[in-house]
Amino acid sequence: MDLKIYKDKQEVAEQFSNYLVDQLKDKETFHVALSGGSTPKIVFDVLADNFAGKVDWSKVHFYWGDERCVPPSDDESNYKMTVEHLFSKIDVPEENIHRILGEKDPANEAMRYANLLEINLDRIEGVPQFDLVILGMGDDGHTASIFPHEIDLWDAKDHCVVATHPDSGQKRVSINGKVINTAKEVVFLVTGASKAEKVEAIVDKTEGSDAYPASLVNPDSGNLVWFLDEEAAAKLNQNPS
Ligand SMILES: O=C(O)[C@H](O)[C@@H](O)[C@H](O)[C@H](O)COP(=O)(O)O
Repeated sequence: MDLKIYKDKQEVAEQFSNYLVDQLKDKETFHVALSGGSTPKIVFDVLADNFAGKVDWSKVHFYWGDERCVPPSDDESNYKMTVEHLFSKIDVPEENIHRILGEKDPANEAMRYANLLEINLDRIEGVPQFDLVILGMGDDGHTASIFPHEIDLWDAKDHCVVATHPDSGQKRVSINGKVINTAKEVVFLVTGASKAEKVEAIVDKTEGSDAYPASLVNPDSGNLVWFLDEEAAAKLNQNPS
């Protein structure tokens, strides 16, 4: 596990954007699973502002680790957020954008998306392999849309699952833990003081931390990198400040 700690959310977004663009340089195609959340939003802004014309976006295929079961025009849609902050500002072929259809029946859509991943990506022991999975972490320790009250979905036999938000009851389609841990690389983007307690529990492996789905992220053979801001890293033992 590699921990990278930066001053604030903006610096996390800038550093991660540079990191991503660097990785794209020597690749012919690159399959990335995006995340919703507030930090990716800034990452998309930075990518659009700094790298719109500087990257061959046609070699990048975009997927999502999770999506809310709402139409693509809904403000809750992760796809909509990405269109507004990134796709509308870069030159990426429509056929490279593989969205989860939040407007469809969740169970059918989870099956369709799992099938699409199985067809489009290389597979390791049958599990689709992303080049990179970008994850956020909720204040409750959830990641993608695997929440603590449904932690069993992590090991679900289907590569995509239907999850339910614990408070709103909103349905979501999410990749499962096997797909996350089969990726060549997994990056957490976690910022803000409200995350500090869970970050400390997970990184320092404190007792009971295995109840948080984010603690189960442990790529089989790939890299795991945490991009944190100082607030999110404030309680870490490793953190000198
Ligand atoms: O669609 C979602 O809700 C996300 O994929 C979710 O897992 C998110 O990444 C975290 O809730 C962190 O969100 P923030 O970046 O806003 O803290």
